[in-house]
Amino acid sequence: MKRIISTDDAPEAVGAYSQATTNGDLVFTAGQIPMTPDGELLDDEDITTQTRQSLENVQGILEEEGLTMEDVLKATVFLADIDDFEEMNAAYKEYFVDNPPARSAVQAGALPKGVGVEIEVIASE
Ligand SMILES: C=C(N)C(=O)O
Repeated sequence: MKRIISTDDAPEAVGAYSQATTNGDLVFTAGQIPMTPDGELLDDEDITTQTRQSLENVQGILEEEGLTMEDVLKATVFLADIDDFEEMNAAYKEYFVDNPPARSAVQAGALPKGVGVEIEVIASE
């Protein structure tokens, strides 16, 4: 059965989607953009800052379900510009130190709100 996950520790959806969903086993987060939980968009910040905020949002959602970043099975990173890969990767590693999840990283043509990075994950206890 699908259940909607909602938390104040990540920004509200900027469109017609939920912050995350679960079937009671797997947790699927929406793509998290660099927006603070109180709605400040960090689109003008560098990719390090944008990546950290996106992952802070992921972390906030997971914590709502009693999960941690160690429970992430798969991550997908969307970059507006693949030339930002190394900078994104360095910040990303701060959040996934040991046994990182599987990951795909791709360049998207453009991202919502003009941000440089968007990150979604699938996690399970
Ligand atoms: C920001 C998003 N995750 C969206 O628009 O789907």
